[in-house]
Amino acid sequence: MRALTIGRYQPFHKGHMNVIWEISDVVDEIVIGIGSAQISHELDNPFTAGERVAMIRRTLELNGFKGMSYIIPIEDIQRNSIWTSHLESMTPPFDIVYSNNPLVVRLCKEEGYEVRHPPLFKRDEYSGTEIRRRMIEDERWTHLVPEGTLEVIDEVDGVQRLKDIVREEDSYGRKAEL
Ligand SMILES: Nc1ncnc2c1ncn2[C@@H]1O[C@H](COP(=O)(O)OP(=O)(O)OP(=O)(O)O)[C@@H](O)[C@H]1O
Ligand SMILES: NC(=O)c1ccc[n+]([C@@H]2O[C@H](COP(=O)(O)O)[C@@H](O)[C@H]2O)c1
Repeated sequence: MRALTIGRYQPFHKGHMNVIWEISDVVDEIVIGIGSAQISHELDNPFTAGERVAMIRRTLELNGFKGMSYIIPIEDIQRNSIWTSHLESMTPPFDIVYSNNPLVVRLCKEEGYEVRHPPLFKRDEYSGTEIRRRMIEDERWTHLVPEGTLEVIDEVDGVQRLKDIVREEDSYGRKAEL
């Protein structure tokens, strides 16, 4: 059986990692969709699709992931009604979907997929929004992401990028909402 899970992974954190390990215990193969692949260099979406692929690939390798995985960037499209077909056109066929995103759940169910809800781990800390906030505010965050993610963020100077985005937004008079 092959499962699909999708997230923006901005960045990939330990909550995401736990989910992938749990899913791989019950399915043969896992497709990891990287959502909003076209977006980067924004406050809520600082990392490119390629950087997010690298975070996940490296994390799986460094942690000795034994399962079969496909990491596939998925761009957004303007029409929700055909998004599932768009997703299918980019991925190997999958049997079930793991997501807690209400729109993903609805659209996949409407196409007849079984949707399972992965458990949330330490959601107060394992959260992309919280990790980005801590990066910007110079609070501790490195313990919230796996080593592979940390390496990629360091390589691309991700924290500085995020701080620059905040500063640039401020200088244009827009409010940087965290
Ligand atoms: N702490 C967590 N434990 C388990 N799964 C999580 C956790 N946080 C997010 N997820 C799962 O990841 C998917 C969403 O990915 P996403 O990259 O949006 O994570 P996020 O932490 O919610 O990020 P953001 O705060 O940027 O929206 C959802 O299906 C959600 O169930
Ligand atoms: N019409 C669309 O393009 C469409 C519909 C549903 C979900 N998505 C994407 O799926 C991803 C879901 O991940 P999150 O749970 O991290 O939001 C997001 O990137 C979201 O943009 C896109």
